[in-house]
Amino acid sequence: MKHSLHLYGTLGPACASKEKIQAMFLAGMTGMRLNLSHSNLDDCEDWLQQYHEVSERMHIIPELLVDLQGPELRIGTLDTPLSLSSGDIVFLISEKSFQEKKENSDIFSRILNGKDEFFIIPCPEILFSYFDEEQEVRLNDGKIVLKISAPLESDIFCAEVIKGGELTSRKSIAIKDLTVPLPVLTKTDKENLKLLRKYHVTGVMLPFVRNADDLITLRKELMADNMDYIRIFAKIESIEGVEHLPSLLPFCDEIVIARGDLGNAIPLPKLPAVQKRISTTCRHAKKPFMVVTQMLASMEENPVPTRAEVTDIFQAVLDGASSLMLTGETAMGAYPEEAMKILSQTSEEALRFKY
Ligand SMILES: Nc1ncnc2c1ncn2[C@@H]1O[C@H](COP(=O)(O)OP(=O)(O)O)[C@@H](O)[C@H]1O
Ligand SMILES: C=C(OP(=O)(O)O)C(=O)O
Repeated sequence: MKHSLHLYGTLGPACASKEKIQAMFLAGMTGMRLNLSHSNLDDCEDWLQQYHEVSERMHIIPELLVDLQGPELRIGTLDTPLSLSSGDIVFLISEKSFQEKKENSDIFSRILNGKDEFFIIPCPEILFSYFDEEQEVRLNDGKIVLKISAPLESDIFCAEVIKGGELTSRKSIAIKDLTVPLPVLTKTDKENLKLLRKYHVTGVMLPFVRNADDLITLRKELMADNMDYIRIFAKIESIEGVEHLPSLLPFCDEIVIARGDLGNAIPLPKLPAVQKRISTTCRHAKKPFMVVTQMLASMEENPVPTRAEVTDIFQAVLDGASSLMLTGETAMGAYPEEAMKILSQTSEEALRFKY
């Protein structure tokens, strides 16, 4: 009996060339994911054309997954990356009034007490009804943490950096322990869904799935355009998603254990147990599942993985994962081909050990 795995890379600036895509296919990649939180399908026409050209030349029928925006909040576009350090002052401004207010230094000087360095982050408007003093705000899957210190105006809040880091455009933003109610699909998601056939998309990933209705809404949208052949991947990345897992299984083709945001929703030491529990539920229900995020995070900067990373890949395969996916390692890392090679070789070893 042949056991095989689906191995995905994320398409991004670091691997968007014919040579890199070919090298990743040769390394064992079976498909790619495009994260539509960073660009639209039409913006990536050239990348996708290259992807399909390479796969055709290599006689590969490639999978192409798109990851929708869904009910996930992200910051807006920054002019330049921000280098945030503990103690820095940050102003969170509604995306709608960002252009107008960012130039008005009088607004900010009220709170700066002579300090002249501060940062401005454009945020989704809806968050301003939820922001409150003392709240913890997590950016980029919790890599950066802010604490809200004071409201300035209804659409401007001041915050202090608690945990610093480099912040670039369109990273995730979440308020600790607070769920903001959002529609399943954004307007942009609906526009992108209309283009799936044009770009030969084979699967759609829905972020932050909360209940079966979210999946039913997506399926109806696909069926309305005669695209019910497209596979639905349900990303589990919130406590609500974990709690509703059994009821989601009939309405999706594959479960995704999205450890980036899931690791934001629960204390990190509890993440491995939650991953194991989701894997077990899927295995018992014979539902394919994917493990994703930080599988080889150190390879964004280094050509060699850590021992812990290869062990994590190996364990995911032993647990029965049907798919593994790289994210930043291939989208923006320095070693996309090498990372795909390690993912493929380590998972092969795990399959050999298992069977
Ligand atoms: N389509 C894209 N266009 C530009 N940059 C991208 C794209 N996809 C990914 N990236 C970059 O690679 C990073 C890692 O990708 P991914 O894990 O999909 O994003 P995120 O963690 O923001 O959800 C992103 O934060 C972004 O900086
Ligand atoms: C893959 C994930 O989603 P995103 O890239 O949107 O953070 C994740 O949260 O693990």
